[in-house]
Amino acid sequence: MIVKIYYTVTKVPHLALPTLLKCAQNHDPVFFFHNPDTQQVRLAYGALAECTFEKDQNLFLQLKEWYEQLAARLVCVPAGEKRQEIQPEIVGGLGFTNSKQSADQIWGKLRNGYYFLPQTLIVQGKAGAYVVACSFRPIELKSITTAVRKELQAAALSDCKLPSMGHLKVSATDVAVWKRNVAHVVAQIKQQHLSKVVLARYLIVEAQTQLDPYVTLQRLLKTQPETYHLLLKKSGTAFVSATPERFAKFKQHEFQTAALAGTTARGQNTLADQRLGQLLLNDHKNRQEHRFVVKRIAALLAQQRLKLTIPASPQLLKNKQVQHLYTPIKGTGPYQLFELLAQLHPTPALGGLPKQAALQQIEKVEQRPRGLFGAPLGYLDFNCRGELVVGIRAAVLKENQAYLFAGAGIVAESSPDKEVHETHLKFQPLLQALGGNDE
Ligand SMILES: C=C(O[C@H]1C=CC=C(C(=O)O)[C@@H]1O)C(=O)O
Repeated sequence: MIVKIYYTVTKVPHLALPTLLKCAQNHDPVFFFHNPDTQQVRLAYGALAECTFEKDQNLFLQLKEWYEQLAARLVCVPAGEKRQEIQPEIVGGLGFTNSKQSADQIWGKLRNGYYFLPQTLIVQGKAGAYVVACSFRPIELKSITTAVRKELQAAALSDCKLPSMGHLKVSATDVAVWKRNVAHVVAQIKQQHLSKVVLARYLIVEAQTQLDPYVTLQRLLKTQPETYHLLLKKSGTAFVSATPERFAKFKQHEFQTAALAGTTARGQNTLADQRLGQLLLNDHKNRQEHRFVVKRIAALLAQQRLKLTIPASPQLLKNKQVQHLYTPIKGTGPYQLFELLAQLHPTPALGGLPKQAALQQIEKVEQRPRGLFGAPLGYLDFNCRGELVVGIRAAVLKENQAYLFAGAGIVAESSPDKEVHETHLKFQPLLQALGGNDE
């Protein structure tokens, strides 16, 4: 017998972001997603159903199977009040790669990714704030919504001040070893049929007290206003990201993605900043690194016979510490969502080119599994509308420890010193939000 899942949608008063985060604090699992362009925000908590990616099978296809089974079980209450815009969503993230080992020391149960159908989903945007409550028993929907309203009211009245930051001990994985790895990969690129490999570097941060993902996220909301803000927390492990990179935004007959690759610092003043931006736009190595990504994404979208809109040259996307080469890419027409996502991930902005050879290099050279670093995270409704971002400028927090991740695209012209500097800049958003100063 198929067990039905009932849901109801209720409008609630608009809330400040710190209030929403306060409301999430006593729940598990939790997902938070903020889009800086639309200012739309989602907070989801409590799992009615979970996808834990334990099978040794493509992660996107596992997600698709689970999603399709859920779709067949959803029933709107009251019947006939089905809103097209606001409805249940699945939320979470897929691992960078799949592994038979489903949990590890750093990532806990988030190792291969984790998606859930939330019992409570709050979506707040220009059209207002809504609670989507889900339950196996329609009779419970009213009490879930009432409990959410009460929690939101209590959170609005409580103190949302950020606590001061304690002392942090920051240890980098050996920089000399990482430089040797970059040099090794550059040599491989020159010798083999390999154009680009994105290598990640790690920092370990230790605090004297427990690190709070909600406080970290609130600081990121303040200090990185141009980026997405994301949290996925499950059983004491929290992934936090202030990523500038969209993986995909999609609806029926429209698929938007972007190439983000090629990086330089921000200048100390407007003139210096413009000069650095112009140098980046004209830099051969960075333009090549970027071109690989655009070409590969365009080829994959074209395979699905989508009609493409791609600007001829990249523009600059500026965050607080870095500026990037950025090309928005749009495809229109019918497409197979999960198949396309599976082909796209990881794009050469996080994996490399050719994909399989680059992934083999990454596995050989990097000592730790990437978990959710560089992985797609986001939400998806049951009309195939949703948005996924790439989990970069990110950290995983567990008790008083955090692991920070930063990667850089390595091509034949890369210099180890410059890549160390680039990853150093990419660590700063999370390092500062956690309260650390420098490496
Ligand atoms: C892998 C990361 O950045 C990617 C996104 C933008 C620019 C990149 C670059 O210039 O190498 C990377 O491809 C990271 O921030 O950890």
